[in-house]
Amino acid sequence: MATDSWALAVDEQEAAAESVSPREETGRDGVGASLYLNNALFFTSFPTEDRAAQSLLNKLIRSNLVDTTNQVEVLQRDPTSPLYSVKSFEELRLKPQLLQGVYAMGFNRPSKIQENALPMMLAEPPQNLIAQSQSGTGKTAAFVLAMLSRVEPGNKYPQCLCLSPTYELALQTGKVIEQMGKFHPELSLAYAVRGNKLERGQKISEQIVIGTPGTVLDWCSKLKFIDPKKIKVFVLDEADVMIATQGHQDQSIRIQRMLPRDCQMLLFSATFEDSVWKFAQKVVPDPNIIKLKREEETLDTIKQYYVLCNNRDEKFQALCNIYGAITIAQAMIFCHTRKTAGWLAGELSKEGHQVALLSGEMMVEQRAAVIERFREGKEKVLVTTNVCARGIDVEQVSVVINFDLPVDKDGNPDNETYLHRIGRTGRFGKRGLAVNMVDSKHSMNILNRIQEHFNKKIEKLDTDDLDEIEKIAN
Ligand SMILES: Nc1ncnc2c1ncn2[C@@H]1O[C@H](COP(=O)(O)OP(=O)(O)OP(=O)(O)O)[C@@H](O)[C@H]1O
Repeated sequence: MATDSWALAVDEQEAAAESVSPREETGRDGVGASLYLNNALFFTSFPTEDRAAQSLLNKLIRSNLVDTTNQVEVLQRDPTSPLYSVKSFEELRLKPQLLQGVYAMGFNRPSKIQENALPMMLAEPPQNLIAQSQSGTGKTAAFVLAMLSRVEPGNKYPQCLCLSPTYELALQTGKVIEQMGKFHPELSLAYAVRGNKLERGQKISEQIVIGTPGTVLDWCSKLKFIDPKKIKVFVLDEADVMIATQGHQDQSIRIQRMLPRDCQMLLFSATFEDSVWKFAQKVVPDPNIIKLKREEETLDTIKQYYVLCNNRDEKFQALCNIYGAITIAQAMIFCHTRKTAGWLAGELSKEGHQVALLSGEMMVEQRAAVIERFREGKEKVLVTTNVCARGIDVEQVSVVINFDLPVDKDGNPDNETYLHRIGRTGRFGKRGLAVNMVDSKHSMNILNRIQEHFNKKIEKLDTDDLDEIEKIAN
């Protein structure tokens, strides 16, 4: 029976999601990681709008560097000192094992932000840095390289300290340290995260500590596992996510106050709103500043259509007609509610489509697994609610269907979400197709306002006319 096959598909998806195991590969090859945790902790459920969850999802599903044509903006603390930028990793005179680690990760040349940030971070005497660029542009790799360059493996105590907003994000960064430090067998890494219990009075011998602010603060002060006076590099990662969590800002500042004056302070953020900037100035004295603008999304390369319907069933029929007339490699379909998304996924599945459903109650790792399968082409249609997919880049999808138009909580058009759903950046300038389903006077009004906002015409499409649909594919 068709419903059974849908149920089966869901089971399969969930099984695939479950097979994503917590990242606890400790002590592989080089850097040994001391991680004393239980698996249950990994599968924490996030509120869907949580920035930390979004950030983690993007990290998990990203396979490549986000490249950009925008220029980096550099503000030097000492404007008279020469500004260095590098076009190759060799120019940085890294330790051979480290260079080997960089190349083993498949990095051929520094990313845009790394070109400027790396020489600054590796300069002598050490300089402080505040850097902002969108997620995926190579910030993590940059500060990991800086930490690994400065650490002295022979000294068996913590010398580099990195703060992350959550346990899961700390693990992700830890993985990068392990990979890049692979050819440094004498280096090791400790995770200062909840659940990682050490015996009182113990001192840590790992040279790099990565953790969340609360635990790191305890380890530095109350428990004295770390001597903060011996820290040479202090990294504050994902500052924007950090300050969104109650208490993290104060804890980070208290940790920073314990560090020696000549400790190098580095702060990274994907966004730079006022609050982040204020925080950054408190924790990073005399900083150099590097900013890389986000590539703007545009609707210029997108063909936009709308379809007039009377109700949900007609919208579904219109969708089937579109599928019947044109070949769609992969599509993303957005619904307003979880209920509609579930219903639609079921109906499409009955029609024989291979459907992936992103649902609000899924845990972040499960969501990542669903997106991963979709990206690999195992499913051809991804049905989701906006809350679920917010901030996730699945740029290669050429067809986007707004089964429901994006509205904010007051029912007004959500232009930003509309642009993010269907817009493309210069890099992915491929033509795309967006179809909006309109099922009431109210939604027609929303559509008109979106059209006015972007000053871009959204053409009407008659989905009962197969010839007309075929034309939109050309
Ligand atoms: N120079 C490089 N060449 C090729 N790939 C790179 C380079 N630097 C980083 N990468 C890869 O690009 C992806 C994004 O890098 P990274 O995680 O450092 O970015 P980020 O700005 O810290 O983003 P996020 O905060 O989301 O992690 C990763 O898969 C990383 O391995």
